[in-house]
Amino acid sequence: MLVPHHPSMLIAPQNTSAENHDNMEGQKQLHHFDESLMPNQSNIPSQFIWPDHEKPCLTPPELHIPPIDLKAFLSGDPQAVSAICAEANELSQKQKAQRKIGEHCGYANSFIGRFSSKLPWKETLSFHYSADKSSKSVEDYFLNVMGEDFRKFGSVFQEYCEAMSKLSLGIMELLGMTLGVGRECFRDFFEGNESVMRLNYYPPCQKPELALGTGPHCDPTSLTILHQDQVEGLQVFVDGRWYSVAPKEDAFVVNIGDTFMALSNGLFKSCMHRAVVNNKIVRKSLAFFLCPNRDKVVTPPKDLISNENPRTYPDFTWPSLLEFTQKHYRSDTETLDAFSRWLLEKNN
Ligand SMILES: C=C1C[C@]23C[C@H]1CC[C@H]2[C@]1(C)CCC[C@@](C)(C(=O)O)[C@H]1[C@@H]3C(=O)O
Ligand SMILES: O=C(O)CCC(=O)C(=O)O
Ligand SMILES: [Fe+2]
Repeated sequence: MLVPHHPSMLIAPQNTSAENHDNMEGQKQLHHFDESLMPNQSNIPSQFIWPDHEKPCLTPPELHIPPIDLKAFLSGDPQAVSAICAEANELSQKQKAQRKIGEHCGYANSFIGRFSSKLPWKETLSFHYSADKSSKSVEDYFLNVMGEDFRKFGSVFQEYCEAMSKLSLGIMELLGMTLGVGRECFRDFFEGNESVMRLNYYPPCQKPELALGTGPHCDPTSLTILHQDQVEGLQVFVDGRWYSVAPKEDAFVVNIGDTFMALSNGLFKSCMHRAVVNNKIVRKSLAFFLCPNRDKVVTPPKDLISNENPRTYPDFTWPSLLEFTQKHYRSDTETLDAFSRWLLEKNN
């Protein structure tokens, strides 16, 4: 199901770059934050409380999105994959995959040590997927990092990511046809994708009206295929207001990210969204982030550039945008504009 893009989603920045910069911690050591204490606290630590203008509305209207049946592309079963998520919840196991400063893969909780305020109320596990047929990067990651006990987990996620990659390429064919640049144009661009898979785990929060599971942002990646479990939480910003995107058991939410917005020369808009939490039940989501491989230069097809629609963003590679989001700028709703300025300053 495609979340429709509306130009109005590109709205006034939530963070000025100065505020964003303040929000990024320096190269401090990671402080372990014992999330097991969290659900029992009546108040929550101040670092998790968001400013008034970003506090969530917990009862927004639902956005009715027309589901698009893409059964022919699906081969993995997200329900089985989502059920396995609960197994990986032992603290000791998490520490094996502890995410290191500056890296975007591994296990992260609360993001203490990475950001100084507006901490997301979640734990995440992120890992690479390589579409290179000779690679089983996901299986290898779990076996090498998490050990033999996670062999099954790794093979299920390897299969899931392969299905997501295949689905993504099918969607890229649809997008190429929609923009009139042909079925192969974007499909070829993402054929050898080097993507990111992320498991989001949102513990119950005693003050859900003050916190956010994931703050307002546009994904800096190209395309996101999101599977929500049956707990509401995803919200999207459309025509000046927030709407909930209700979970649908047999469907994914698919949204455009910043990199594809640049690739389409701004004709498709990356979608502003966030995830709210609740005070009763754990919420989980699986996000597959499609990314071009490191050698691809993100530059729009010539047919998408005209006097009426001149170049919107400079050429860049995904690794440079990824580094920007990991070391210099916390992804928000202005990431691509801030990145463009950063690139121009760096090159002048
Ligand atoms: C490349 C990525 C960076 C983030 C994970 C993927 C795509 C989405 C990005 C993110 C979720 C956007 C909101 C802020 C963020 C810090 C988060 O809440 O996790 C972002 C991820 C990240 O930088 O780790
Ligand atoms: O958990 C969700 O519903 C959304 C998470 C998200 O936006 C992300 O991980 O980029
Ligand atoms: Fe997102």
